[in-house]
Amino acid sequence: MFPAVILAGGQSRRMGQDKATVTLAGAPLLRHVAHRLSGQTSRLAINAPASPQLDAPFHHLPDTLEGFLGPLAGILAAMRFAAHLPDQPSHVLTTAIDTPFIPLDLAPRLSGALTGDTAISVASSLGAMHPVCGLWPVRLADDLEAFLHSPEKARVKTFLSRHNTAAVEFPTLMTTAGPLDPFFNVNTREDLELAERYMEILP
Ligand SMILES: Nc1nc2c(ncn2[C@@H]2O[C@H](COP(=O)(O)OP(=O)(O)OP(=O)(O)O)[C@@H](O)[C@H]2O)c(=O)[nH]1
Repeated sequence: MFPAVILAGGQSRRMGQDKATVTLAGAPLLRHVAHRLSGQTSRLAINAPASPQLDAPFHHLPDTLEGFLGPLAGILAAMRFAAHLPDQPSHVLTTAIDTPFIPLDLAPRLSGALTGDTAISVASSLGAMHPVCGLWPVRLADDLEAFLHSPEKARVKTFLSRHNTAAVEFPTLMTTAGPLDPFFNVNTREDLELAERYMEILP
């Protein structure tokens, strides 16, 4: 199993409130993501500017570069974190704090795609790639840091295009009211209301 880092380092402009403090069905968003990752990772950390105030503490990783440089800055912090772990994992899993329905087989299916020359494995659903949800080789940390200092720095897809990347398609979740995208994103208050309803129809 690989270590995992939940990315919560953005500005949450559309939500108007730090997503690390948003509650869904009575629990912090972070707890939903952590719950769905449990059993899939060797250890779990959260990437955010400040350590979230939660009842049980999470290992907290701030960005290693200054400023809001986008999700790749969090992915770099995740790679640097993994590089210092005693078991020296080859890859680190990242996922976003705002996807509370991520697949329960995310890590094994992403890792199954790491064959041959494939360096990075990212999730996809309904034909759309979710580039912040992926398995990243720890050895690419220096390359990613150099990329973050280049003019193209913010675009995850540009970084992916420079490396052999597999996109792993995940099926929709079956709910009592029909299919649900497992990568449904909670970006706005309206999304949060929808997510509350989805929580009720998940089997
Ligand atoms: N470390 C870090 N993570 C980021 C940054 N920007 C976005 N992310 C993370 O990337 C994922 C996708 O973020 P978005 O939804 O695009 O951005 P956001 O800042 O959360 O929200 P908006 O401000 O509404 O766009 C989330 O898990 C964010 O926490 C950043 O500058 N640094």
